[in-house]
This record gives sequence, C-alpha cells and structure tokens, in this order.
Amino acid sequence: MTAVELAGITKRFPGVVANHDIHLTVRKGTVHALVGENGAGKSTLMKILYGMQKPDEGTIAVDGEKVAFSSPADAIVRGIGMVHQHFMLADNLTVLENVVLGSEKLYGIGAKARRKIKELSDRYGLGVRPDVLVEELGVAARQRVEILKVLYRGARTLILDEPTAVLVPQEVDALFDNLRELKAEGLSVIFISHKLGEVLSVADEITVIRRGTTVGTAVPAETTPRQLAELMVGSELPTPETAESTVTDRAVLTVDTLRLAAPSGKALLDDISFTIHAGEILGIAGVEGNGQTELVDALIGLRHADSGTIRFLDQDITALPTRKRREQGVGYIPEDRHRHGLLLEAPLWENRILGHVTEKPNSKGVWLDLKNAQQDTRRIVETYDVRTPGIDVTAASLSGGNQQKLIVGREMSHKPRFLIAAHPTRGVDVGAQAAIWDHIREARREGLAVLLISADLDELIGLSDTLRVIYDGKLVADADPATITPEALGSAMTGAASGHLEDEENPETPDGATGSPKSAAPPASPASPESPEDEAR
Ligand SMILES: Nc1ncnc2c1ncn2[C@@H]1O[C@H](COP(=O)(O)OP(=O)(O)OP(=O)(O)O)[C@@H](O)[C@H]1O
Repeated sequence: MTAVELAGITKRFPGVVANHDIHLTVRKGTVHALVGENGAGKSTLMKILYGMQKPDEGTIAVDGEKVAFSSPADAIVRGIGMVHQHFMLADNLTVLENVVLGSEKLYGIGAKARRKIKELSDRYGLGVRPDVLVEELGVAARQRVEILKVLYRGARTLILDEPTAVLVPQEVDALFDNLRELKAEGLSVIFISHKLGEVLSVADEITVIRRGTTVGTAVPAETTPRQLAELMVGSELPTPETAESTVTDRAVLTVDTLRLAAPSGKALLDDISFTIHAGEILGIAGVEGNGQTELVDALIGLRHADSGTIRFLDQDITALPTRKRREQGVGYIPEDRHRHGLLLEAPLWENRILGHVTEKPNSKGVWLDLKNAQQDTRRIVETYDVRTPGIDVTAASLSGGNQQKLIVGREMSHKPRFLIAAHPTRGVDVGAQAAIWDHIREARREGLAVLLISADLDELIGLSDTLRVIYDGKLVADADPATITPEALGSAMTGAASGHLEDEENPETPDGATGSPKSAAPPASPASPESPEDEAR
C-alpha cells in the first residue's frame, strides 16, 4: 500500500532547477530514506510535500488520492507531518502546552489532551511527560516531543530532516526503536540523513537524488555505505588518507581556570583549564547544553569570563573584543550558522566579508576592497565546492550544507592560528565532509591549533589528537582518541564517567565497538571501506 507518491516533481528557482522530474513512492509501514549530496534537492522536495512550496510541475498523491497543498496546514490535514532540524518548541511552556498549541480544537487543552498525549507516548514508546517544562528537556527528549506533536495532529507520514545530527549513539538507537514502533502501526517515515551507515541500518527503502533528480533506489541489505555514497555523487570516492600526529610542544591557546556564571549565579563554566598546541586538535565531547556554547562564546569574545584567563600565543586575550581576536588569527565556525555565521538575506560575497571586514582581501587600508572580496568569494565557491549559480545569490538560497561549506571556506581562507570549530560538518554530505576534514588536517600540519566540538562522535574521535569530556560546565574526563569507542564516549558524555576513560568493549553493540583506530583511516568516514558499518554487514 502506498502512503505517498510524488510524480514528475519539478521546481525551479532563479538560476537553479532544484527538483527535476522527481519520483518518490513511500509505502505504508516503512522508513524511506532520502539521500543525496548537499544541494541535491532533498529539502526542496520535502517542503513541497509539506505544503511550504508549490511545485512548478508534477503531482502529489496521498493514499492514492491526488492532493494540492497551499500550506503546511493543508498537508497536516492529509496526515503529512514534519519534524524540523531546528526544533521549534517554546522553552517556557510545558510539553502539554507545546503540543496543544495551535491545535486546541482537536482535544482541548485539559484532561482530554493530556490523555491523548499519554496514549500516543505509550503506544510509540516516546516517554513524553506532559507537565514538565520544555526548557528542562535535553535534545533527544525535545525531539520526541516534536514527533509526538505531529502525531497528535494526526500525521500518518512523518518527515524527519536529519534527526540524528544532534544525538549521541545511545539516543540514535532509542530513536530508531521509536521509528520501528511507528512502522509497526502502519505509519511511514521519510528520513533525510547524511549518515549513510545509519540510513542503511534504519531504512527499508532508499531513494537517491543527484543534482535535482532521482537517480535510483537502493536496497539497504545489499548496499554498503561506500556504494551508497558513490550512487549519490555518481562516481567513485577517494579513500581517506592516513593522518599522522602533528602535535608540537608550542602552546597556541592556554585557558586557565575559566569561570563563567549565569545571572542567577549558577556556574555555566567552572574551572576550565586546557592547552592546545600548534598542530593539535583538541576535541570536546559532550551532550548539547553542558557549557559548549559558553566555552565557544568565551573563546571568541562574545561573552567575557568572570574569572580565569585565556592566552593566545604570547598575549593575554581575556579582555580582547571579538574583532581583535579574529584579526589576530582566531577562526570561528559557529554552531548555529544562521545566528552567528551568515547574513541570510545578503549575497554570498557580503557573507565572505562578514567577520573579516578589516582583513585582506576584503579591505585595503581603511577601505573595503569589494572587487577582491568578490573574486575571493568565487575562489572559495570553487575550492570548497559550494553549489550555487553565482556569488550574487543570497545565503538563504543555498542549501544547508552549502551554507556550511561557505563558512568553513571563509574561515580557513584567513589562515587562522587557532580555529574554533563547532560542528564543522553538520549537514554536510559525506564527500564534502571528507574535503573539509582534509582542509582542517592540512592546516593542522602547518601548525593550526583547533578546538573541535562535534556531536558526530566518529568525526570527533577520528579528527582529534586529544579528547576531553564536558559535563555540567566542567571538564570531567579525558580519553585517548586512538582507543576510545563512540559508545564509551557516548556514555561518558551523559556524566557516567570521570578521570581517564579506558577503552571498554560494549557487548551490547558489537558493531559500534570497533571504534576507529587513529592509525587506520581517521575519521572513520561512512564512505570508507574500513568503516564500522561495513564490517557489521
Ligand atoms: N528559496 C530558494 N531560492 C533559490 N534557490 C533555492 C531556494 N531553495 C533551494 N534553492 C536551491 O535549490 C537547490 C536544492 O536545495 P535543497 O535545499 O533542496 O538541497 P538539499 O538536498 O536539501 O541540500 P542539503 O543536504 O545541503 O540540505 C540548491 O541549489 C539550492 O541552492
């Protein structure tokens, strides 16, 4: 039985055909994955299915009946629900309030609504408690509330846009259990992800989109991550190179007993001390919300510490403003590219200048040098493979992964001595991810010091020379990236460990316990033949 059928979908934007004659059939009771490179057209297709955009051509059928949506409200009436990558819950409201908000007509706002929430939560194993405040929930719990919210509105087909990007391995397993419950009840899930190992483990069917059109389908049981990646790019992938340590004994960044408190007095960062040397990547592992944002803000100068010092090369920069830090060689890949990395409504070349107004090639003396800035934007677009019709389009019109490539290209172009990299490849496809790792590794060979924060534990383990775990604003543990497994690191991140983490085999998840020995092919890219997913197959 077909849940949703998209046929001959075409959607054009100025200078780009985002979708061209796309065909997608989602059967009831299945997880259907949608994969493709950055800019391939996945989000556009889903926005069309969810009524956020109108196709120029093509038809949509739900339960065998042709439909035309002018808004998400139309889509939800026909049972199509979308769980966005950026959660849209109100922090200061309870779970129940968030769920019923805008849908009061369905089950009211009282006992009936609460009963319905309980019922859905129990049926699909979501563990949602109606009366807690959303601000008290972690990322995974918020995601379950988002899922419950669309189920509450009667969704029978759920679109999940990169749902695992922010989850630790254990949470990913729990989410996949939830998806199995949904399937068992005959619901369908459309799953967008760049993590091909996960796609192969959770999907029943896979549709591959390349350059705006459907190029094929893959049967998960008969496909490796590498084959899937090759189907996405249409050619063979290079094997990641071996990376040897380049750590030196020259301190580039030294943080000493840094403390930062909330207005309430609660410590957001407490007693943070570490040194990063030239040629070293220090990885910080942690569940979101344990002080990572505050640490990054303190290092780039968006917030100032209450006590403690930050030394950069030979200088105390604790009180230095952001612009001065950047001018002196601190690069910054922010965790939220929409809030800190880009001016969405400005053209790409203006975004190339952003944050580096006073530096070459953007300025000459006291004047902006637009011609050079524009030329350099073209170079970045070329070097970092930013898929765009030109440098005059707005940053908003780029796909998410291509926005990220632009930011990384901009920051690396200024040859930083110290790079703050928060989720540097979030939303980026496997090919571009490998390219970004290469750029970072090359700069590291030349002496770059990096603070790496990433929810992608394979990336964190594979790229880092040193690993520390942050929990509740403190650095509570350290681990050796050569031996630690994503599972052991994942457990440590939830606060279960302190001190030095020993490598431990986790008997319950044998396929994940292979880790990614540093000497092999770090990071263990899903596209690499040595990757754990391959061995599990
Ligand atoms: N509103 C828009 N205006 C102009 N161009 C757009 C707009 N939305 C998308 N595009 C273009 O359409 C193409 C497909 O983008 P889309 O966001 O669908 O890709 P994607 O497969 O979801 O990529 P990613 O994996 O990076 O999220 C891209 O070239 C993008 O620049």
